[in-house]
Amino acid sequence: MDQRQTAIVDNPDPSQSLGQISHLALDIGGSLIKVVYFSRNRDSSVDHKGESSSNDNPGVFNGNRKHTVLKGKLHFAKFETSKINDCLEFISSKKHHLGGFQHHENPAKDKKFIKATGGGAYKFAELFKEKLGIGLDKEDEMDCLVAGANFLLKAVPREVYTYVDGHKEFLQIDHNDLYPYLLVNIGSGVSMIKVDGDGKFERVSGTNVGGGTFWGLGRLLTRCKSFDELLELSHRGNNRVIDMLVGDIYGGTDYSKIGLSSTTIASSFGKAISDNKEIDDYKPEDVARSLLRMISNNIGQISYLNALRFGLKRIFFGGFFIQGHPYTMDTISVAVHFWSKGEAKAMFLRHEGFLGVLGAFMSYAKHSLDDSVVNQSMQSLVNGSYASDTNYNPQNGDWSDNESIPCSLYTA
Ligand SMILES: Nc1ncnc2c1ncn2[C@@H]1O[C@H](COP(=O)(O)OP(=O)(O)O)[C@@H](O)[C@H]1O
Ligand SMILES: CC(C)(COP(=O)(O)O)[C@@H](O)C(=O)NCCC(=O)O
Repeated sequence: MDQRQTAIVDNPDPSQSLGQISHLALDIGGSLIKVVYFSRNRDSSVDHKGESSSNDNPGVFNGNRKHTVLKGKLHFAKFETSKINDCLEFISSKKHHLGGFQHHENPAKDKKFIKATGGGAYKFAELFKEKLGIGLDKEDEMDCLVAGANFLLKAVPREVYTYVDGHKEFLQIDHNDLYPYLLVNIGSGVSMIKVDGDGKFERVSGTNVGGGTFWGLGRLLTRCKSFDELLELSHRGNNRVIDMLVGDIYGGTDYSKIGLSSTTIASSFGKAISDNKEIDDYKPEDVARSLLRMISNNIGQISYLNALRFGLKRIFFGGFFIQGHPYTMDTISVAVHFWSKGEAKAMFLRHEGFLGVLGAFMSYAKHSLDDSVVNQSMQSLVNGSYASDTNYNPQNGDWSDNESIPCSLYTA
């Protein structure tokens, strides 16, 4: 059975075409709530008698257990954490429309629980119970980030890319040569995790100067109303208006003895010391540009230093701060390249912001109500295909907002 054939064409109004939602997971972070849910194709249930293995789904079936294959799609959504009510409404609408998140065949097993990770799984647990009557089954944030990253790296084609000189270059990851690597998740704050295998990791560092800092400071300094507006501003700005460059200090020349060119930033925002200007005298786009550069550069440098600490050559960057934004990725890539003298590589993930929630979703397989078999959702997604998904544009490797992944879940 080729999983490619299971993909359905997305409908612009998903509520009109979704089959029953059987699993939904949340990652409630400091800035954003990420949602992943599985919708089953209307006529998708296939029962299999257990066999030791099958060519199509190697390692999926074992013993004499009977498994049900649920074919469908994974859908992604995000909400601002400050607008959690929108998220509650969204979940409520799905619950209402699709009859709740029940066990697909045995409603008696339904415990009305959703897998959830991130700090908000603790902070908002009561709210979910009160407003939706749903409990949050908490999964550790770091466990989920690593599980989500490993899943994407191993199972999803065209997931990883480098960003060099304005171009994305997609990389094929060799599953046998994946570990160890450094995972840098740039959310509100930044976590740096050394990953040695499935479930084998250590959070080695972090920094409080992250995506929340960029958005928070940027909002105060530019008065812009949305994160996207701030990014758009930074796109148009010129950081040299505010940043103090080596050339500004050295009379226009390089400081070549220590490897610094005249255009290297010597001091972010340093020109503001002597310009005798107030914040309103600077263009918001220039401020946004300097800020983005300062924070991206700093994260790139700390990441490299941690990679150096543990002799890691590969650094994967995730988190919604990146947003596939060219200037952010370019700054991080250049910082890693510069500090490592070309030894280490910055790599990015297409599903950058969904690592944690994918990990939470996969934990249904680990200890789910319906005894799904560990890794089977992952295995099925290994066999999943993007080829027939209309949202995917293979020309540039981008996804539309409405992206979904064709997949199958295996439940016992
Ligand atoms: N629409 C948005 N609203 C707010 N922040 C956004 C948005 N899109 C991207 N971001 C950036 O992403 C960061 C949050 O990333 P995320 O990985 O979701 O972390 P968290 O789990 O802490 O919410 C924000 O701090 C901000 O820098
Ligand atoms: C506390 C967090 C793990 C929460 O995750 P987030 O919501 O930012 O994705 C993260 O913000 C973080 O790692 N902050 C950096 C803290 C530090 O190491 O200094």
